[in-house]
Amino acid sequence: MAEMEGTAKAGRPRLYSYWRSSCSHRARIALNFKGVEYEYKAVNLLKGEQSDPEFLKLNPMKFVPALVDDDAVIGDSYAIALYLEDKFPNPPLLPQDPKKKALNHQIANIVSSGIQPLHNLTVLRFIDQKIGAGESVSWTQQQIERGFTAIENLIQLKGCAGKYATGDEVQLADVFLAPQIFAAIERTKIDMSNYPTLARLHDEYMAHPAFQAALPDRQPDAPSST
Ligand SMILES: N[C@@H](CCC(=O)N[C@@H](CS)C(=O)NCC(=O)O)C(=O)O
Repeated sequence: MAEMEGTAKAGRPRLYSYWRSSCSHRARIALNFKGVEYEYKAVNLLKGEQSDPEFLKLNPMKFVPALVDDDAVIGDSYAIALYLEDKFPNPPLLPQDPKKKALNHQIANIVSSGIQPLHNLTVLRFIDQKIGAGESVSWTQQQIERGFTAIENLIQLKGCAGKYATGDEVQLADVFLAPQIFAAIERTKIDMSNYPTLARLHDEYMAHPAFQAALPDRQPDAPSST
């Protein structure tokens, strides 16, 4: 891992990220969407760099991402997104309307609390070691399918989708949905025909420049770019 000074160069935040991490992917989308230029610091999860004592000062949970912005150190993608929203209000990620705002938090939370933590690297390693080699694959599929069913139904029930998940503007829900859908398709090979709204949103995300620049294989630590 590259050196880890405590503070980022003034005016330019530093993102600690792993190319394949969906949580890092969220932070990259939020930064790109807000038009914030940032320095990329790779943390190799497969080499265990998230446990480096220096990195623990940035994220005591031993997780990526972490954002260092002057003397602000933020070790969670949700907190990073809200920090960016406060510091760079335009373009907004959260709507003014309380109901729509709550819906954005609900969808983002389903991803960040109800799907991703259940198939985190730590969890998958535990399942493969304690339950059986390869068992983590069907576990991951189940967790994603359960969450996607909930989000697909929720979006349809609320009738809120426009071009993006909660309307015609990119919002917080999209920042969380895009990496989860991308990973589900590319890595877990989820059949998206069961989730027509999410499948359509995926196409929109893949066409949006801020989302394109945040894609895993476009990152400096992606194997294809080294
Ligand atoms: N709630 C945290 C979760 C972060 C997280 O789970 N990061 C994963 C990558 S997506 C990680 O660093 N995993 C490393 C590990 O499990 O050892 C966030 O949203 O930032």
